[in-house]
Amino acid sequence: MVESGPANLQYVTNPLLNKGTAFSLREREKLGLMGLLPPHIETLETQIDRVYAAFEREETPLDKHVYLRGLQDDNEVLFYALLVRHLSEMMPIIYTPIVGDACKKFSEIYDHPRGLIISYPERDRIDDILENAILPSVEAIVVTDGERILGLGDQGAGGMGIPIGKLSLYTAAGGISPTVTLPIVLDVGTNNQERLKDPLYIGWRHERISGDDYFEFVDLFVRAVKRKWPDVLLQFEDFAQQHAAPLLARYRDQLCTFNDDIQGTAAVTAGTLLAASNVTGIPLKDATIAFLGAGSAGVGIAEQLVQLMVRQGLSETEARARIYMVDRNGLLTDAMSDLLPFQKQVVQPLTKVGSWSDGEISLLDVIHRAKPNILVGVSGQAGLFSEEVIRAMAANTEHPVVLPLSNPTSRIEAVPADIIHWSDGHAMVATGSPFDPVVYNGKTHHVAQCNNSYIFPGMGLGVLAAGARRVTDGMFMAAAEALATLSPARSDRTASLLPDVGNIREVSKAIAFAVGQQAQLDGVAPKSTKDDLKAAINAKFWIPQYQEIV
Ligand SMILES: NC(=O)c1ccc[n+]([C@@H]2O[C@H](COP(=O)([O-])OP(=O)(O)OC[C@H]3O[C@@H](n4cnc5c(N)ncnc54)[C@H](O)[C@@H]3O)[C@@H](O)[C@H]2O)c1
Ligand SMILES: O=C(O)C[C@H](O)C(=O)O
Ligand SMILES: [Mg+2]
Repeated sequence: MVESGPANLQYVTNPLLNKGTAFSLREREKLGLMGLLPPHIETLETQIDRVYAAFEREETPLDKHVYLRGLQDDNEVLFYALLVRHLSEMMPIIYTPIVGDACKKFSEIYDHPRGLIISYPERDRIDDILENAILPSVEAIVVTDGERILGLGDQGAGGMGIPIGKLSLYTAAGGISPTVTLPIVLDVGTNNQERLKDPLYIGWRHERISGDDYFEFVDLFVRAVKRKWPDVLLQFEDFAQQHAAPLLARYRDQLCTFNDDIQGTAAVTAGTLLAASNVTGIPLKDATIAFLGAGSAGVGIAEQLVQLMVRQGLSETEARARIYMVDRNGLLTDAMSDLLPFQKQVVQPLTKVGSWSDGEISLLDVIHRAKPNILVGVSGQAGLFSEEVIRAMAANTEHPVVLPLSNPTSRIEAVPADIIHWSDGHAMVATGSPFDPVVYNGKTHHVAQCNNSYIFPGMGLGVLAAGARRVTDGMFMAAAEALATLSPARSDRTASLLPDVGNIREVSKAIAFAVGQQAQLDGVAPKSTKDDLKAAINAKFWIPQYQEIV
């Protein structure tokens, strides 16, 4: 991020130092900036007005994304000040869904280095590469290997858009200073032929490495990270399902790490469903839940719901009996021989469900026979919550709760307007990507964005402020429960199940507090009083404003 040249230049080329027209006269004189900047000295407020007008002039959402990313690479305080001021409007641009387009077109729109790209051929030099991260210290890393970018599949090195977007929310929503956040791509090749054929593709032009070579490479990376930043928080993001769960199992006791698609998604969904059960009056232990998609997200959510039902009094067996996971080959049963290890706990006994169909048991079979009142979509496939599925569900329950969580918008299982129409206005809906409210029969239904963005910024803040050494399941449960208590929905089924995105900074602080307390209870963070924990969170919470440099 710092460019070479005379020392004074860094103040206008390093986005962590640059203040542009807001450098004071004294700073301009001391830092050697006279003449480099126009004479009129501006406030951050005036600068925000200018960049907001420029943002508005950009025509397409991707153009707006490119503009904001450019601003981020130019002046981070200004970027975050703008973002915080217009969070609801800009979150969909820097994050889901538009970040999906940005990943697909990453090579085309590539402009500036940000973060680290660690390519497989450079595997013997990872320590040197980490030294090149030009940040005073690194406290939070988001890493991807680009293989399962949202529901868009393998984007190779273009997956870098995701760690950048996630870390932008660490700062804008979680108050973590951009001076300590580092996005990383592990570039192990790509099997995306379009990318490989693209003369502009920025990644390693090679098919993905796999098997032992893959796991050894990730191991080299994690060991290097532990050497360089032993206390860092390492978030794994958008890994394919054959890697996500094994990597989490391997590293969760070695360093402070979590997998956002498994654990963050589970917590936001558990929080949303706890909020929904306050409205429906049906406690989770009495719910029946069907999933479409038994991958990282689906099974992660299912396992957290099992834990929640057990807390509400069920045995684990009773809880598991209430969960139906439908994947490509139909309902997961104990007779299936090709399941991945992490899927084997979320099966139904064939003795119970075998008579439901002559062949594979479809989602519709499950809806007819199990009569779920909750339906979760994490398949990455558009349109699979058909009218027939939603009508069948609504026929069996007065209070259908439908969560089509696949991202980006193009991959959603059904759009909220359709679900609300097909259920005659009865369904409560929350989606992974943002949606406008739906008006049906004169009533406005607000659609919560059930996205792990409600969890990971607060998790990060809580971990760093509390000094946690590990991330426990209990901390995700605490995050889910804290989120549910902030839900604006009480008895009104048309209210949003989650707080407004515009309030996400306060949500993150509340989650950080719950997470920090739980970390202490779980023995992974030093004990402190509640007041001290609150004070630590507030002290950690970075506000985008200029500091006097001289
Ligand atoms: N809202 C959120 O916060 C959030 C969080 C994580 C993931 N997601 C979304 O969920 C989706 C899945 O993510 P993941 O990490 O679980 O991916 P994954 O690849 O691990 O799992 C997807 C699963 O869906 C299954 N599937 C594919 N086609 C299917 C079909 N026709 N019928 C039934 N199942 C089918 C696959 O076999 C796979 O098991 C993605 O679109 C992702 O964007 C959303
Ligand atoms: O990135 C998101 O919007 C949520 C989630 O992590 C996903 O992979 O879809
Ligand atoms: Mg993800």
